Amino acid sequence: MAYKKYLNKNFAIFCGPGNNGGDGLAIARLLSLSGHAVQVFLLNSASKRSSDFDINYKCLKEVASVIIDLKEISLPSLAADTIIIDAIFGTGLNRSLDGFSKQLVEYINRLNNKVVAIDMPSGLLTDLSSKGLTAIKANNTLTFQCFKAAFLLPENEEYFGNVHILDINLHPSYLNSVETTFELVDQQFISSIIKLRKAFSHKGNFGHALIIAGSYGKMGAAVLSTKACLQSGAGLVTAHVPAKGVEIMQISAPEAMCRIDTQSEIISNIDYDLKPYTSIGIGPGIGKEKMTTSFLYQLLKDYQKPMVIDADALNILSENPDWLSLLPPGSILTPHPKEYARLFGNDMNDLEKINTALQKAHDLKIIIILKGHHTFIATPDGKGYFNTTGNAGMAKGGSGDVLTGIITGILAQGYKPNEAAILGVYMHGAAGDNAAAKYGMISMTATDLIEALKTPDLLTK
Ligand SMILES: NC(=O)C1=CN([C@@H]2O[C@H](COP(=O)(O)OP(=O)(O)OC[C@H]3O[C@@H](n4cnc5c(N)ncnc54)[C@H](OP(=O)(O)O)[C@@H]3O)[C@@H](O)[C@H]2O)[C@@H](O)CC1
Ligand SMILES: Nc1ncnc2c1ncn2[C@@H]1O[C@H](COP(=O)(O)OP(=O)(O)O)[C@@H](O)[C@H]1O
Ligand SMILES: [K+]
Repeated sequence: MAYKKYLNKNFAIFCGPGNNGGDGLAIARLLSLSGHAVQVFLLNSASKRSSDFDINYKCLKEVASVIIDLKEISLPSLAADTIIIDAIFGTGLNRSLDGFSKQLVEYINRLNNKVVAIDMPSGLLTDLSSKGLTAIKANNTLTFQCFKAAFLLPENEEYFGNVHILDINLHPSYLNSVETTFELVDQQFISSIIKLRKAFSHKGNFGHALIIAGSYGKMGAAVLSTKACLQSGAGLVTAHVPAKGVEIMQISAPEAMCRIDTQSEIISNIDYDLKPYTSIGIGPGIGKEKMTTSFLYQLLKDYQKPMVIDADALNILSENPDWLSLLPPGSILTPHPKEYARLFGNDMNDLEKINTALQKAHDLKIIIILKGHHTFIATPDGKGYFNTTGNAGMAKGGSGDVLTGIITGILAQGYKPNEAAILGVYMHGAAGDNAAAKYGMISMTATDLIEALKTPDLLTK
């Protein structure tokens, strides 16, 4: 286990007056009993102490430990190899730190000692944004029972370090009774939505996806999304591309059929029946030429089934926000942070972004995928899902095009839009993790993501 390296060290345990402090006192007792040198520092111990704190304080007193009441003037000096345990505040913190507690946290952050936070780094708020606040910068956080949403937000990255979830045996009926807006998408969750391919099935059972993508100089985006779509289980895939892009597409993805635009370099028009297609993905590499923009408007007006909207299709939407109301219900938007800002506004902290996505998903009856580390999926029914797969090796051009192809391919097979979004994001990240394991995060490319989709246990490990 990662924290085995902390055995046989000296510990300085900082405890607040609540239950988090109580946890710190219990840790102090256990470490003392196992022969470690432990110093305990109490903060505000004269104020309202929780009963957990009192019980653990009494137990600790029976074990030989140094317990020091911290006063505002005396911040302790610690040996460089002492491990600091932060049990000052946990989930009960309901406002930003000030006064001595803020000073103490700033002091700990200035030290070079390793810090282990208990449940939450002190100062981090559970349900509110912590942007710009003072909080412990931990190397490791040992959190109880489940991930806290605060650990999934980019703006909190510098605080929690490596997060370890400790099972404290909370009763399943209690856990089930806790209402939560957010779900974590892990392998177990995915296994509840994945459909097995029946032995007697044929290609007609897995739908026909249409990818509308590419322009002169950006055929790569079209190829990446089409190839990813082919590897997401769809029965048939057609790519609608500008005339000049047909050869590129046919050579790169011979399994896909092509529809050829009347324009040579851009997408401008669809003059065939869209009924045979069971899903449409539009946007990668299409640019924002006038004809392409008008075409998107027409498509939004005419087409009634859910679509996957990405890249330039999103940028066109952000320049014509009235068109958002034309999106067919169940459509899936896949913005990266910049595209999201263009669509729904800048200057939001991470929680505001998430809440706005949930609100817009509800109002427009669509799914919004906020891409990033722990991609967030906002659904029309008010629930939000954080993905657990993926890595920084995916932070490269083309990764998003692959995601569009995957989700379009899954949607084509008859999955509900919510499921297609969740499953697609998970698969994409899982492929990213496989690619990173094979090629490393630095050198892996979007093409390697597609290659890595071809892993038998992609969705079961
Ligand atoms: N199932 C569970 O939940 C389990 C929970 N467990 C543990 O309990 C922890 C939660 O404990 P908790 O509720 O006692 O709150 P905690 O984080 O110790 O802090 C509360 C104290 O902080 C104070 N305070 C608040 N803001 C402040 C400020 N800015 N500056 C100064 N003070 C401030 C607040 O004072 P007040 O707001 O009342 O003035 C109160 O005194 C949780 O993280 C985990 O470790 C596990 O042991 C078992 C399972
Ligand atoms: N640090 C990261 N951790 C996990 N996934 C990431 C990370 N960085 C990027 N990704 C994923 O890679 C994809 C990048 O998409 P995007 O920026 O649209 O790429 P492009 O437009 O170049 O195709 C997203 O799905 C995103 O979630
Ligand atoms: K803490």
